[in-house]
Amino acid sequence: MSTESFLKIEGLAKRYGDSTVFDSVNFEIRQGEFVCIIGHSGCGKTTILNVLAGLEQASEGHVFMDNREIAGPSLERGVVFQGHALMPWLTVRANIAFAVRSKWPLWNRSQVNEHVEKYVAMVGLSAAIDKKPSALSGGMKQRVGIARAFAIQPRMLLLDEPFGALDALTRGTIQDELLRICAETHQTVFMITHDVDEAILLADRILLMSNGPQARVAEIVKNTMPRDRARATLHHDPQYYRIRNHLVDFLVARSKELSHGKAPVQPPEVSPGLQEPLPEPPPRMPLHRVA
Ligand SMILES: Nc1ncnc2c1ncn2[C@@H]1O[C@H](COP(=O)(O)OP(=O)(O)OP(=O)(O)O)[C@@H](O)[C@H]1O
Repeated sequence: MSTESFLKIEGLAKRYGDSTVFDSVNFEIRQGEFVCIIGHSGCGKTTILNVLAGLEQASEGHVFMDNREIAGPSLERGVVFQGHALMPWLTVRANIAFAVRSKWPLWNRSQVNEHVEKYVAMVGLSAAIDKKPSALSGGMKQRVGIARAFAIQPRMLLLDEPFGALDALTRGTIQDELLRICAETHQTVFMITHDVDEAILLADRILLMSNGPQARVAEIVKNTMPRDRARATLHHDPQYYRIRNHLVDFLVARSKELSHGKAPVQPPEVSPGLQEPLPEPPPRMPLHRVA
């Protein structure tokens, strides 16, 4: 992962009339980094993602990708929504081919096909490639959405709670797949989630948003656990509980205390996983009568 910032978000704000959903949102994402954002419902996470995608305008502030300001949607950024947004009248192959042809309009049919098949195989759906979305389960549709986003080889992948509607088992399998694909492709990812365990498994850094009105990115939590972590063994690492407690404490108490613009404008970066555990209390000494 590079140490240079690839995506830079400066002073982002969104207002509707007199009400300010968020303001002074500042953060950066490095190339190859996986960043999750967590915060209570309504603080503005989807709005921020839509601004990064170029689908929505902020009231204030700027977003730069590689030092160029983002002004509208682009195939440089792939988006996966919770509702997978597939075209129901097209097969899996045709859904993905549509996106591939938009990115490489000069490719011939066999080039497109070969590329589509590679990405469908990557998410384990080769057997369903000629089926329509109506014949697929929710988890399979979400995989098609992921394959489609990866197939255009975006420089930045934006995921809006992509696993929110899935059962725990399917969710776990697709999380593992995403982890593997990101490790292979060094994809830069910005993902919204409500699930602290998902954030700890996937993210290199976790952005914590305070509540609205005037929500902000209040703090950035560094995930100091080894990057080759796996879902099945995550909880054996003592760092996991320290990070998890930190995230839950923020969501339960601090996110509310920091609403109304009380969060710092420049979020501090913290590493709760490396915090020394509190020392053991001294053993209780038996009481002796002095005199
Ligand atoms: N047209 C509008 N007029 C007024 N307020 C709006 C409008 N559109 C969105 N909002 C407000 O903007 C806020 C941010 O919405 P957004 O969907 O970005 O939040 P979120 O953090 O992604 O929420 P969730 O976790 O529930 O998806 C919400 O509080 C919503 O009420």
